[in-house]
Amino acid sequence: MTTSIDKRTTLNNGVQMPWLGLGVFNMIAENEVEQAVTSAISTGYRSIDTAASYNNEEGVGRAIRDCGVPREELFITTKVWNSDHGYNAALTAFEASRKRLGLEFIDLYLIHWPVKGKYVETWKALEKLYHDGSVRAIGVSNFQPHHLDDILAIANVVPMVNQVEYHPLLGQQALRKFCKSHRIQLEAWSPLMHGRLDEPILREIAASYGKTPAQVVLRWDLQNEVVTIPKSSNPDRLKENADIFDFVLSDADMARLNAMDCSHRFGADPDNFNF
Ligand SMILES: NC(=O)C1=CN([C@@H]2O[C@H](COP(=O)(O)OP(=O)(O)OC[C@H]3O[C@@H](n4cnc5c(N)ncnc54)[C@H](OP(=O)(O)O)[C@@H]3O)[C@@H](O)[C@H]2O)C=CC1
Ligand SMILES: O=C(O)C(=O)[C@@H](O)[C@H](O)C(=O)CO
Repeated sequence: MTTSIDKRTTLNNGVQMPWLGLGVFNMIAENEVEQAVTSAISTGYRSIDTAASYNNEEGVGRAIRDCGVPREELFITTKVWNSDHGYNAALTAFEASRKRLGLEFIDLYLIHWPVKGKYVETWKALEKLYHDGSVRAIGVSNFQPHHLDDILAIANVVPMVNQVEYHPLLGQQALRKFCKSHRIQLEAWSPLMHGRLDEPILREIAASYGKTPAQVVLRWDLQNEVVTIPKSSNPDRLKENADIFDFVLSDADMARLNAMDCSHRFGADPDNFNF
């Protein structure tokens, strides 16, 4: 059964991915991830974004096995970490993630960061997983256009998704245009700027719709055709973050939000990271 918040985008291979998902980075307290995923799914979320490096794939797996929603309705993303690049290492890392999650297949498998000199070979491993049917879609994360060019030069499969830092202070105009031209779906990480939502413009726009700043930012993602995966361990905020399908930001408000872009990153720069 689909839920009213389970609106989906169609990826370049025809797979449908929810526009809204739950991010589970930093959910490492005992039972935290199980409780958040259970609460999210009962609220209507169908997409969960984890990663090998989040050290919580087992908890995600337990929650989705116990949630009572058929597996085929759920969309589970995980990622190959930086120390597991390379063809064989990535295949081994995938099997470890699949085992920890306790799943037969993963919906979306991403290269977490473009580790210099390694990501092209790793992409070949993801293509094998895709051709084998172990994953329904493959993609990348934190890739700039020049990293994507390297992949596209050798790819048999064009990445379906690029998950990057994206919020009103980091509008990623050039990358959005690039991804759109290659039919690569952009996905926003840290969409809520880690909860730093106390901006006068956000408060003002939110008040005019009877919504919260978080809801305005997440709605802005959707209207810019960017998949979004806010993190919350709080059941009330999980509901709040999902309540974004019943209003539409005007063109003028979209323009005001777009104009907040000042290329500000809260996270690491994909061209200069060291982990
Ligand atoms: N591919 C990559 O390299 C990266 C991917 N990610 C993915 O993106 C997801 C989201 O990004 P993340 O960095 O976690 O940060 P977010 O931008 O989603 O912000 C999460 C923070 O905002 C708070 N919050 C949630 N909802 C609200 C609300 N309605 N009002 C006020 N505060 C709120 C949360 O607190 P509380 O839990 O208490 O509600 C938490 O402190 C991650 O969980 C992960 O899945 C993140 C970083 C990098
Ligand atoms: O959350 C993620 O997905 C990330 O890649 C980063 O937060 C990264 O793991 C990090 O913070 C390393 O210090």
